[in-house]
Amino acid sequence: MAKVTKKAAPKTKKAAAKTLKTAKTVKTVKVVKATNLPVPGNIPAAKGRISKAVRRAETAHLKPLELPQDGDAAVLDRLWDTIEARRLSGDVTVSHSARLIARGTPKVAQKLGEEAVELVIEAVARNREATIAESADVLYHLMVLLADAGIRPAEVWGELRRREGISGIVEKASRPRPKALLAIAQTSKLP
Ligand SMILES: N=c1c2ncn([C@@H]3O[C@H](COP(=O)(O)OP(=O)(O)OP(=O)(O)O)[C@@H](O)[C@H]3O)c2ncn1[C@@H]1O[C@H](COP(=O)(O)O)[C@@H](O)[C@H]1O
Repeated sequence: MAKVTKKAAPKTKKAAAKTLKTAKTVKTVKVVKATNLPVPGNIPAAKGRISKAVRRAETAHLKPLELPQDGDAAVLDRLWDTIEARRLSGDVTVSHSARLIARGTPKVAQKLGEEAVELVIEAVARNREATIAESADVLYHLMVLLADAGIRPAEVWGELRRREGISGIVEKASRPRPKALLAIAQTSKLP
């Protein structure tokens, strides 16, 4: 990796040209470094230069649409509180949440499934804005499902906190593997 050091201003034309050449090299190194995002240890980093098209796509992909004011997930807690209040009011004339819950748990679950499929479609199509909008739909319908199930978001956050720091691969490997069942199903994979 090239080392960048600060130098005094060049005194001659030749020295200035040399400095310019060095600056160009430094610029190239910086660009490569900026795109060389950290990857987990077991995944080899991409070799060689990353093309402009890839860099442009990556920049567009990482650019936030609009960051929320409070910048955290407290909005989900507030959303659940509102939905729960609507559920308790049962006023299906003014509340979409109350109307949806009144249609029963299978309908509530079905709506979440539909929104999830729409999210998947947009994500696969790499439609960034639509992926954000569909994510919001999924989260809203997840909160409706939780309210309908009598589950507070804090219980889900607690489960996420419990899992913090536990690698998914390690957790999966630690699960009991009923060998006979796997042999009958002719698979080595558990759902
Ligand atoms: N975030 C949302 C939200 N996202 C989506 N939706 C509504 O979800 C509905 C989805 O429309 P669809 O046609 O997919 O579903 P549908 O009307 O049930 O149609 P079918 O199942 O009959 O096909 C639309 O009416 C959307 O407006 C939402 N409705 C409410 N909220 C939030 O929930 C709060 C409470 O809303 P109400 O319960 O309506 O007071 C609001 O203040 C918002 O913060």
